Amino acid sequence: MWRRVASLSSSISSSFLAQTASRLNSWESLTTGIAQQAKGVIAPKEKTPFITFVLGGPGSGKGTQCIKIVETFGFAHLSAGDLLRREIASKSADGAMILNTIKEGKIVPSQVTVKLIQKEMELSDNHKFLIDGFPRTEENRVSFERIIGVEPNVVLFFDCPEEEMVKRVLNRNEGRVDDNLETIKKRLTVFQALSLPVINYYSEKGKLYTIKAIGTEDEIFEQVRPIFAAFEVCSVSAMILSIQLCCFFLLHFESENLTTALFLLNLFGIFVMFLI
Ligand SMILES: Nc1ncnc2c1ncn2[C@@H]1O[C@H](COP(=O)(O)OP(=O)(O)O)[C@@H](O)[C@H]1O
Ligand SMILES: Nc1ccn([C@@H]2O[C@H](COP(=O)(O)OP(=O)(O)O)[C@@H](O)[C@H]2O)c(=O)n1
Ligand SMILES: [Mg+2]
Repeated sequence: MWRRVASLSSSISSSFLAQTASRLNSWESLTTGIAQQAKGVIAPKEKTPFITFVLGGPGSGKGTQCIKIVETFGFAHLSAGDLLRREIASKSADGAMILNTIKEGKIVPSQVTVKLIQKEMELSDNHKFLIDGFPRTEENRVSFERIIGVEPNVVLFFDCPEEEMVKRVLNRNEGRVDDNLETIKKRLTVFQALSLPVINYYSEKGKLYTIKAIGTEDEIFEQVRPIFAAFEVCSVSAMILSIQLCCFFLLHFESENLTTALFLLNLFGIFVMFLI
């Protein structure tokens, strides 16, 4: 169901109303998710998904920051690299091909990765997703939009100097087949050639939040926190405003003209959302 809701909203995204509706959806889906999580209620699939893509070079700290975002804002963390490594471990039909691709620092065919992400999204009770290490190419991006039918609400880019990324990857110590100097050099070339255009694409769309990924993990998270906090504040303010207006209209029209009152309220709500 959320797929239908999302594709409907993306098909009208060029209009003023669609932009406003998309903001409404983003805020609404972010806040209700937080409220429901606090109550321990499972979010129904009908909710519009709130999607964050987490991009950056190898070793820029994507996975590390995702853990902090999950702890603070209650997202489901889907790491494309982890899903691919799980395929290798499960010895699935694509396992050998994925292993060779990762060893070479190349990009696995988009259809394979998107299907794995899609499966995880469908299995999840959450509707707020952090998709880590994806999309890494234009082909990844287009494939996600075609198969999943949604665009991201937020795109984070962890911007880190190459020297620092190399140092971190070589110290990662997770036994990964690609954490060696030879593969990392290839991965950095792939990042420059194929991933930077995706980052530029989202920058032009006004969805990109660039984080300076140097400093301690906590210092970096202090740049990330306000991004999601702002979405929360917007939605909470809008909710309070709506309740206040509702009371005002109900009193003013003494419930006789409830339909008109609610119509006016909705119009005003949309106007306020656009201003915010
Ligand atoms: N701010 C930081 N300073 C130093 N080391 C870090 C920092 N953030 C992450 N690391 C370490 O760098 C390595 C790569 O981080 P990771 O989150 O796996 O990056 P990515 O997912 O972008 O490849 C890990 O060993 C991690 O513990
Ligand atoms: N969208 C993606 C993500 C990862 N991958 C593969 O998986 C490898 C490891 O990805 P990762 O996200 O775990 O790597 P880090 O940036 O976390 O070091 C990449 O170098 C690619 O070979 C891919 O092909 N397509
Ligand atoms: Mg990672």
